[in-house]
Amino acid sequence: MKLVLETRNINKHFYKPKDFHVLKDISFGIQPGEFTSIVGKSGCGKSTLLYILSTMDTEYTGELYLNDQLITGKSNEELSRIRNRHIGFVFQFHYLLAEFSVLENVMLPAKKLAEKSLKEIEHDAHEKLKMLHIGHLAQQRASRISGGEKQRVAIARALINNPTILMGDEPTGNLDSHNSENVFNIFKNLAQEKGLSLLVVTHDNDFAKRTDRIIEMEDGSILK
Ligand SMILES: Nc1ncnc2c1ncn2[C@@H]1O[C@H](COP(=O)(O)OP(=O)(O)OP(=O)(O)O)[C@@H](O)[C@H]1O
Repeated sequence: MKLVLETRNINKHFYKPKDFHVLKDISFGIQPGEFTSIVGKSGCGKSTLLYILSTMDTEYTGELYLNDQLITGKSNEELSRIRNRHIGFVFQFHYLLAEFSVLENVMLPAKKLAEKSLKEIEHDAHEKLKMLHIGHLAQQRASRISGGEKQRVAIARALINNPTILMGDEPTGNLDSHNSENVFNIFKNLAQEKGLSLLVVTHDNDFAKRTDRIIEMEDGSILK
């Protein structure tokens, strides 16, 4: 089956304050519709890896492919476009623009991509909000909604360009158990119903245990 994301022998060093081999021969593939979690002790290299997979860090050796396309070696301009087009990202903190409405926040990545008219983008944004059961919040200011709602808006924003993969760095790290459960169910549903691939770094074992696959890291390597 065609892989959505693939890494081949990714290695990374930090050279300051001294040489530190932080990622060691990382090779794995993600299939369409697969919901994967990355776990491991603090400092094992999870965030460093995710930063590379999301194309934001280009300082590594080895190869990264997205939809069979070699990403490694592309210019920053190309990477920015590929990222916006194919990768959705949800962080521990939502990073919404507080003074903008929920709807405007969700529309932003699509405006940046500029492949659709404003009217279409607005329509798509309403659809995503409805899908996440927060359609009624569209005109609210982002600063005026609860933490759980903000994270759902952040998910809607990550989905606006219909990415092939959604990546999360501790997306439930700042949420209570009820809202964490909500986010887990949204992700599970996106994988099962929409065939979206999800790759989530998490410290939450209950969350990880229920994903399709766990990638466990230790000292910069994947445990077999
Ligand atoms: N810019 C940097 N320069 C040098 N070392 C770094 C740098 N960034 C991270 N490190 C080190 O690389 C290692 C891996 O860090 P990383 O943040 O990827 O771990 P992690 O598994 O995501 O940890 P956590 O679960 O605590 O977020 C750690 O030992 C960290 O101190």
